[in-house]
Amino acid sequence: MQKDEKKAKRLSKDSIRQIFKLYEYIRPFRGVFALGMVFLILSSLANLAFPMLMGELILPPPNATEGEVVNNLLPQSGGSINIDAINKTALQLIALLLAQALFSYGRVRTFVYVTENALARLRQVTYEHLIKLPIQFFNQRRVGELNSRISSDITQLQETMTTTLAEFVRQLIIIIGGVTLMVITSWKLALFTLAILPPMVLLAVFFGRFIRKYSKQFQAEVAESNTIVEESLQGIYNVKAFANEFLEITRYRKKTSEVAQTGIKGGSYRAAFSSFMVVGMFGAIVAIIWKAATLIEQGHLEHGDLVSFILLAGFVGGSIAGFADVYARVQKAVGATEELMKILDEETEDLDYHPSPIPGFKGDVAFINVTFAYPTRPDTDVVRNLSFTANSGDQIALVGPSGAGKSTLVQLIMRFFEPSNGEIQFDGKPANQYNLSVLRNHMAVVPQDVFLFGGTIRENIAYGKSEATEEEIIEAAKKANAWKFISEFSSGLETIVGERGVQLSGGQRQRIAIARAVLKDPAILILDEATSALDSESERLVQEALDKLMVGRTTIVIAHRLSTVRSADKILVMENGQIIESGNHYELSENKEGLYYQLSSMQFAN
Ligand SMILES: Nc1ncnc2c1ncn2[C@@H]1O[C@H](COP(=O)(O)OP(=O)(O)OP(=O)(O)O)[C@@H](O)[C@H]1O
Repeated sequence: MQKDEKKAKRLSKDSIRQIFKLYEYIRPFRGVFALGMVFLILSSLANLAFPMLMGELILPPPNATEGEVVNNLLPQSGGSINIDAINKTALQLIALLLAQALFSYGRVRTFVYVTENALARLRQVTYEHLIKLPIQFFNQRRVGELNSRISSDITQLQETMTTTLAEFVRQLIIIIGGVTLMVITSWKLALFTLAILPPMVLLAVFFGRFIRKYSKQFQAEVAESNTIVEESLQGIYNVKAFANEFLEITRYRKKTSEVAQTGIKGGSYRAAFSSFMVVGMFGAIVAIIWKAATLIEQGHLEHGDLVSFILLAGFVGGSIAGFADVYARVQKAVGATEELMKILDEETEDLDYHPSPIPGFKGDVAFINVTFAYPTRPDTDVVRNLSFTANSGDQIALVGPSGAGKSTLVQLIMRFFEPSNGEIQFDGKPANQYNLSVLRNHMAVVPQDVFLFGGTIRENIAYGKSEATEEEIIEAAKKANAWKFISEFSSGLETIVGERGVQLSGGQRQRIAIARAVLKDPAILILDEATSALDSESERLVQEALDKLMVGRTTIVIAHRLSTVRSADKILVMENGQIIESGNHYELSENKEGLYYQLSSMQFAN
């Protein structure tokens, strides 16, 4: 029991901490937010004045003449109606409604203003944070899931901040203010009413918690089903090539049915809850009226007050019923906030917004006894005690069987990961003494699977240097042997490449990636040669462009082609995360027992 209490306390403390973190985003607009709160409080108070005035309008106090004993009863029982009082009350009510309309307008306007601004900032901060996270983070998460964090979780907060929060405060004011007015009107009846209300509040809280569990599960399942759509559409070529449409359909069907089941279960609990509240509420009103009737009969309560009291009790009861719903929604928002905050709590890479190039950076690379295991598989060393040097201008070819660790080594050079042991140096200085953005700005990668963004050819080439001029872009395209095909397109540089570059051939995509690298003019060039065969003309154009690009830079090539390997200054033959042979093509070919000899006679044989 004690343990449970402790847990509940910690949970709520945590939730409050999360909400306070969100407040950071509202803070710049706190003036407007405070104004909104004032509007909200005023409109809630106006709401409370309504039943009081209505009571007076329906049953006005009788016209009292001097000396007459006023017994505030219905007109039939002796009193006469004070028409002036009625008119006055009616006018007050109209003024009250107008004021309330004004306050509500002000509240919605100000809250929407604050929310939209705060959420835009939250979206920006989340995305900025996300994109700066290390590769390791993305290896463990799916893109669809992250996407839904930014879209659905933030939308959830939007609803909370614009409507739920306002309702929460309004209901709170109505409950507190209403109860106070009830006590003032008739403390006996109020006491009786309060004996009925607290159990209902407790039940509401209990139910709210229970429903929260389902909301969380529901959200998680919706995110999973979105992931299926996103991944299968992104990988549509694979889906079709493997004729797996029906497999995906089944997967999606299963997931969405689960979502529906969870939704229905959660919905039925909510329905049961609402029904329960309705019975509780009307039951309470019947009990209160019964009690009031007895109080009137005993002369402790007047008719006019009864109307106000019943209306107040109705308002308070309604607010309590709605409170649980609001509570569940607040909990849902807290869930969404927790997920977002988890991302914001992840440590980002040390990046620089305006990295200034290191003057005279040569691009010497050295690995000194480097050992590395992926954080997801800490027990398996993928690179083991590996050392080599590549001096400025060297062409280093990495060869070795699949899984030997070639890509991993390249990722270590890019500092996507840090070695578990040993040191990587650039220009004789430990890698971690450089700012990551600065260092990566001196490198360029031409990957095996070229990724192009959905925009124009110009945008894709300029990705290597965003401030490049038209001349520079054309020059780079020419050096990459890409200008000819680009200028043959009717829209030239403005040609749209289609999502992920689908409207271009493999060889064309590669040459655009080369143009990008040319524009970046890196000291260190990393090439992952395409394994997929290009036709010989395309291959020649790509190779020629690469040969030109490599001149004067430290080049590390994951080599699949004989021509690259032959011309390399140094070949590192890798196996099981180690360099087992190194030397140039002729030196290594001498060793007829060696892995290189075997590989080159098999793999590189024409
Ligand atoms: N993100 C990762 N997390 C955990 N292990 C990984 C990860 N990437 C690769 N590995 C493992 O590291 C080892 C080396 O992989 P790597 O991709 O570096 O080999 P490679 O020589 O480039 O192979 P290939 O020629 O097939 O591309 C493999 O056993 C692989 O399963």
